[in-house]
Amino acid sequence: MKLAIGSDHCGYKMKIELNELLEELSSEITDFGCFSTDPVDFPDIAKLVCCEVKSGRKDRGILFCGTGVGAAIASNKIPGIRAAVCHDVHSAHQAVEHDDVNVMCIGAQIVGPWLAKDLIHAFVSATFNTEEHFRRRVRKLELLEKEGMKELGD
Ligand SMILES: O=C(CO)[C@H](O)[C@H](O)[C@H](O)COP(=O)(O)O
Repeated sequence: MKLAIGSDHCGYKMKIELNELLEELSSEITDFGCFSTDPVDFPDIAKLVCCEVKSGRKDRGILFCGTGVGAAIASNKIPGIRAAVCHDVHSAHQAVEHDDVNVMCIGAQIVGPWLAKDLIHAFVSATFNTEEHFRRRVRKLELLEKEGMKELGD
């Protein structure tokens, strides 16, 4: 699996700590920053990672920030990206299986490295379940992306 990874300053140390596992699980991996604990803004990194996934150059993305929340909010602004904060193993694989999540966000201030490793394993190993009801729901997510506000008159 081709992976795009990134972090802000709060997620930097965890990303580096998990580098060996990420390299092992990935056929091709690119780190889109940051590259130190100097403060950066998570939307800038999320944009780089998500553009790589959206373009198809990478299969999935993994982002680390303090809580995972900011990275997920930023990622979900990008059409074609379905991002989720995953802090339990069940969500990490079901997010892919049922919701075709393509970017997982981990909060380095919330989970430890051992759980983070399990989350990454679960996320990377999972595949989308193509049963019709799951595909229908993902199509509806895509519709929301395109037309979500129209019925509200915006
Ligand atoms: O979790 C985050 C956003 O959801 C960030 O990684 C930071 O933890 C948070 O925004 C705090 O930022 P600071 O620049 O370290 O004060």
